[in-house]
Amino acid sequence: MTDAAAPQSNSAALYQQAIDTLRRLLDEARAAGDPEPTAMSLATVAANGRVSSRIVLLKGLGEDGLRFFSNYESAKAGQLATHEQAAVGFHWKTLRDQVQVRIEGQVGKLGASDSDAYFATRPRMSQIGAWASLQSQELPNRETFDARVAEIERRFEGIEVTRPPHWGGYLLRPDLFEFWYGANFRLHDRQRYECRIGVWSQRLLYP
Ligand SMILES: Cc1cc2nc3c(=O)[nH]c(=O)nc-3n(C[C@H](O)[C@H](O)[C@H](O)COP(=O)(O)O)c2cc1C
Repeated sequence: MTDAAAPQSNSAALYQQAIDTLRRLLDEARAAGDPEPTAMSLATVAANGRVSSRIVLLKGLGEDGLRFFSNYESAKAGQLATHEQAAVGFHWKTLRDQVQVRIEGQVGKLGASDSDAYFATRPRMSQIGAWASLQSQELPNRETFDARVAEIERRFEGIEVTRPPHWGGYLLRPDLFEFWYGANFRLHDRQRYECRIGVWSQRLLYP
């Protein structure tokens, strides 16, 4: 049921194992019929220490970490600009006996070319929405938003929708992974991978 352990001494191999495990679980969750396998809760911290969490979609998993996209003027963006530490959580209800993955790390903005490349793959109406939404700001009424959408549609009529400067990607560079595999009678299996002073280690935790 659990994934095989790597030699404790090999820090790079442990990190690779954690990334590979996440990638495999995402594939498995998709195959197990999860309607939104890449949905993850993202927790961020405000300047006053208040914590917020919301769902975002994982849009890329590379050797360097997890990529997601958002509005750079949103509440989460302000929090990430103040505290780059963040935590994400996945929960796949239809996978095995349920699986949870927790990841923590530092978040930074992706480069403009990475954001441009992803933006170009989005459906046109999502591109329009990225321009029209002042994400996290107060909206007086729905008509105001509809009018902004219509105005943006007119502005880009017949031409490609370019990426708004206030919209782009983030990269979460993990320093902690925890894989939680559900088991009968709450005798779950928890595997933690953690990077301390640049060295990855792996241990089990009581459930
Ligand atoms: C399934 C799902 C997927 C979402 N994906 C994203 C996403 O990829 N990026 C994003 O900015 N918001 C996404 N949202 C909306 C966020 O949950 C949130 O409402 C929005 O980003 C504003 O958050 P903030 O005010 O804390 O910045 C998603 C919501 C749901 C329910």
